[in-house]
Amino acid sequence: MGYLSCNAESAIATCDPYYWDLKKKGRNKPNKGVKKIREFSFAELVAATGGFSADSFLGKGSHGSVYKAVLDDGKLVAAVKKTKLLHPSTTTSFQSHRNNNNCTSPSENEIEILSRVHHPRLVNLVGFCADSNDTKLLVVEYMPNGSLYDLLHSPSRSPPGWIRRVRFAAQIAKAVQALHSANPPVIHRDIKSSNVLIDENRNARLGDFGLALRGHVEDVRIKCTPPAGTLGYLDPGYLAPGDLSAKSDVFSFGILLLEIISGRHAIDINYSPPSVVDWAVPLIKHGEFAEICDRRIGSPADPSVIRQLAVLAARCVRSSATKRPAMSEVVECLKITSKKVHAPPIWNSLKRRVSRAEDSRPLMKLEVYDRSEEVVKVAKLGTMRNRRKVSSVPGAEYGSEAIGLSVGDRMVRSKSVGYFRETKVGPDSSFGANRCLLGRRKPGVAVKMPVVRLSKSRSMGVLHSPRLLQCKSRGFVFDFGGNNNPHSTSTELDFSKLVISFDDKSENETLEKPLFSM
Ligand SMILES: Nc1ncnc2c1ncn2[C@@H]1O[C@H](COP(=O)(O)OP(=O)(O)OP(=O)(O)O)[C@@H](O)[C@H]1O
Repeated sequence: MGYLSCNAESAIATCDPYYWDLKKKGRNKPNKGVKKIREFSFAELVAATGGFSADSFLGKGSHGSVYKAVLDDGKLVAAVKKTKLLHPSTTTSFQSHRNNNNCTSPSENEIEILSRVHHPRLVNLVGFCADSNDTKLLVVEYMPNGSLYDLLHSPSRSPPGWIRRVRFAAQIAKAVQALHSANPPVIHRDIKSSNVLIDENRNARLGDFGLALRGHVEDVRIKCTPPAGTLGYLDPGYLAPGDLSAKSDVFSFGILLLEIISGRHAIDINYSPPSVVDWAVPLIKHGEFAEICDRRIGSPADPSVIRQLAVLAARCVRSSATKRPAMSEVVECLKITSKKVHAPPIWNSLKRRVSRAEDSRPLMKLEVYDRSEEVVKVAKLGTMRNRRKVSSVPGAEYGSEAIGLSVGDRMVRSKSVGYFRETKVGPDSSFGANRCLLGRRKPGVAVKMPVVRLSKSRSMGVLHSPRLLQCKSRGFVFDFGGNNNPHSTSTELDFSKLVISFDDKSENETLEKPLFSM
């Protein structure tokens, strides 16, 4: 790589032949997915980081420091990685061979790799600075929500729930798959939780390509690059350059998956054995899946979720590289797990959430609104302290405090919310838009009871209700997105359109995808 001594255009040409080809052909707009790599001046980056001030300091890694940079009059926020340049004269033989025979520093390597691959699950390259003397400045996308390592291990944060954990695992798997399926493939070699950063939409992105290698395993430069990685995540079979394959990344991903499941570090002397593999794999082999779950959150509601995750992780960390799955298979497995974790028995999920939020308080209230948005019914649904299912709570608890049910008003407790039917009675009950609000009761709300019946469903598939059913609690929004026909008395609402979002930002488990596919 010789881009440091070149002008911007030739730098891009060196870094990204595809982009250069497009330029030569006179196409101004490169294809979608090919991002133009910008060249920044040193002065520009000094100004954008307040002179690499302490205020803009984001963190320090083994290769240098990272700063937040505000560029383009505030339109672009990026992260600048500042690395001391390793001059060939001062480079040790290990360093000169660290990534490949031509690159002398991890940031050069990172530019070389990232200028060729772009993916929404990667921390992508924005640009670089070529005119600094002894430092290399790399400009990458800014990730405002820290790293997965922080999320999993910081005692001051509430640990992520299973939905988020599975989503992160699936996103990282996709990122690694994208690297492995590039042509030529990219092997990351440093997959670990501190290299997974969380973007503004709370999605996981894989970053830090300082050790990555691009090429086919039989390429000379890969064959001549000494093994590298992070202790605890490093494939034990990767002892010599010739041992490297994409399956080394699969091993590191397996360690990361075990870390995500258990919330413990890859190597932790507080456990016996300290290695997460030696600790978890025997438990997985004996089917003791609950034992490896992060104790702070317990097992997932659906036991098949932890079974699938654990078995997948155990397969990824097999000592024989050839027996490990390819990343494409890992992605497929995690897709299936994602669907399962998104569709737990709905009350179980609800119970866990509300019990966390409300703990020993009276749990929730059901409010039904009429077309004029007036509350026409408020029903208290009992407490979660005893962790009983809604179905098992005696009916008396509904009205004991919050409402007085009049004769003719019926509120039949359901064993699940899979089926929700409203029966229309009297002129007041032709609702235009009904909502169920699960939350704390507003004082002084006048309640008038329509007939609402919750009855047990055989499946979670269909919800009978008026046009729109939206359940809110402190922490929940259920939106079934039904039609809004005021003349319809019974509308089938599709659970495939059900979106549950949790207002609690610390948990932030907004389900972006439909819960159930029908
Ligand atoms: N794109 C980014 N956006 C926001 N913060 C970042 C970004 N890249 C890195 N950081 C922060 O800077 C810190 C240092 O990152 P860096 O990638 O240099 O090292 P690391 O991955 O923590 O360690 P190592 O270099 O040993 O792998 C990290 O803790 C991370 O929180």
